[in-house]
Amino acid sequence: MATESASFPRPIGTRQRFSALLTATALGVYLLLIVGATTSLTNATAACSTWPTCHAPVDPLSQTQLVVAWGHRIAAVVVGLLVAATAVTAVLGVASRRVTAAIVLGAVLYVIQVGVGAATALFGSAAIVPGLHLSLGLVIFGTIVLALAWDLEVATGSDDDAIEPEPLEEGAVSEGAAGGGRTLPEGGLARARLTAFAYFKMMKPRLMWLLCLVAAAGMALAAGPSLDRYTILATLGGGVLAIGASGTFNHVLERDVDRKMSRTSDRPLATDLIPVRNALAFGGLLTVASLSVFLTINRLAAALGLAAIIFYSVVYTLVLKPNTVQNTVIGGAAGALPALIGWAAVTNEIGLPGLALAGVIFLWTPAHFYNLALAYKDDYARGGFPMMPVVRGETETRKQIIYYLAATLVSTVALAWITDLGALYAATVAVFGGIFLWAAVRLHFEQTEAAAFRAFHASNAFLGAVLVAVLVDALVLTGSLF
Ligand code: HEM
Ligand SMILES: CC(C)=CCC/C(C)=C/CC/C(C)=C/COP(=O)(O)OP(=O)(O)O
Repeated sequence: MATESASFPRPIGTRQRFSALLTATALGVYLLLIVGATTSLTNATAACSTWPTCHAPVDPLSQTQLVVAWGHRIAAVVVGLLVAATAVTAVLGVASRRVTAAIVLGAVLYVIQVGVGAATALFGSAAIVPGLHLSLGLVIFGTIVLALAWDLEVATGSDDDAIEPEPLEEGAVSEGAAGGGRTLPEGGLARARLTAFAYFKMMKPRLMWLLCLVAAAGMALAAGPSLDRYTILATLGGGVLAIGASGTFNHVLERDVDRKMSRTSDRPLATDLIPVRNALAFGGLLTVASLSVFLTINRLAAALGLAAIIFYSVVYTLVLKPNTVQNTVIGGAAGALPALIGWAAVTNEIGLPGLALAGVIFLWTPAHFYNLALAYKDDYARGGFPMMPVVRGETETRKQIIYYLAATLVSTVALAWITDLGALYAATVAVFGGIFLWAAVRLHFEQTEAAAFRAFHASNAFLGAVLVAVLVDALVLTGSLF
């Protein structure tokens, strides 16, 4: 894959400074989108109907709306200056041609956006095309993020970092892999403890907290403060059992290839600690238990639970993962299903807010996993998996992380728009989105395993914090501005 790096040399200090300016501009536009959405959701424009300035309304209840509206206008001025500074710097020759073109387009649209904003304030949003201001804001964010991704590619990329995945050979075990059997300790208690821990590990417990938060957020959006304790317990219980079942099937189906990868070579089935038959029985038992629990809530939740188990164990593990570079993107649907399960557990239907939450998880998944795929690139190549950094190279993978991260940020704005989330949610996505973007940009310049893990942890912290904000907003703060 060709980059423009050869034809566009730039001293390293200038590169980093321009990329930093562009990152700040992208973050600023994102922040403005969030503040803008909050302004609209809180009907703050009503308290501030002159332009460019407005004054304190007589009604003291409108004071907070005034603060929000003023916050939006001040942020618009500051971000406008950032966009202008980025455009001027790019035009002066610091950036490549397509990066400059994207930024200039963003700057021109920004000027138009100021006009649309003024019209909205003076004549009310009904007087212009509904949603125009928000849509234009999203397009501006898109142009700046594209410019950022392309600029980082030019500044930090190289052309030849893809490798051939090793062909899958039945029974081949790599050096250092622990396959070939592990002996259990003699003592009865020690043996039982090791076996129990091995079964526990097959359930992939490290993923559970975040997937449970996803389902909990789905329930909270559907029910608000009236969410009852049984629905919470049964949904999370059924969810944990479903994740355990699919994790177990995943261990069974990947046991041969797990032996070839150093990250997975000590898994209970790769080391023959647990016989395949027992693991299958355990997975089957967990599936039945999970569906039985879901059925006590409603049939739709149970059907979605079964779909998640089948999708992750069969469609992702058997079909997508070994065969297509888009395995992570399409496979993200499995992780997004708990959002719909949570929503369906409360409403017995599939609704738009549940779908919007699922959309956030779906878009977040590549930005989450591609960091690990970078860190374990050689391992995945040894396993014969066509993961993004193996097949398309590290430069392309880092660029795609920025694309999916930006799409995730946009989806969090859409979720707020659809579900009426408040200022706490807005502040959380802005802060943790900023940290996530900063980690992804640093990954471009550092290109180390530590930088990849930093971005991976930032992705988990981002989703965790956003989901907690959704929970607090929907369960505790409903109806209040915050
Ligand atoms: C195609 C989709 C996904 C892939 C390929 C993927 C891959 C991975 C891998 C390989 C690990 C390391 C596991 C380990 O070493 O034990 C991991 C960790 C993790 N994943 Fe994902 N993941 C995906 C989707 C998700 C989703 C949807 C969630 C939750 C919403 C999630 C949450 C987590 C968490 C919480 C960890 C553990 C982090 C830690 O140990 O600090 N993942 N993921
Ligand atoms: C409710 C329910 C059943 C949800 C299941 C969805 C689920 C477990 C989604 C997470 C997907 C995931 C963690 C894949 C791990 O990758 P991998 O399997 O490629 O990782 P590995 O290389 O560690 O095996």
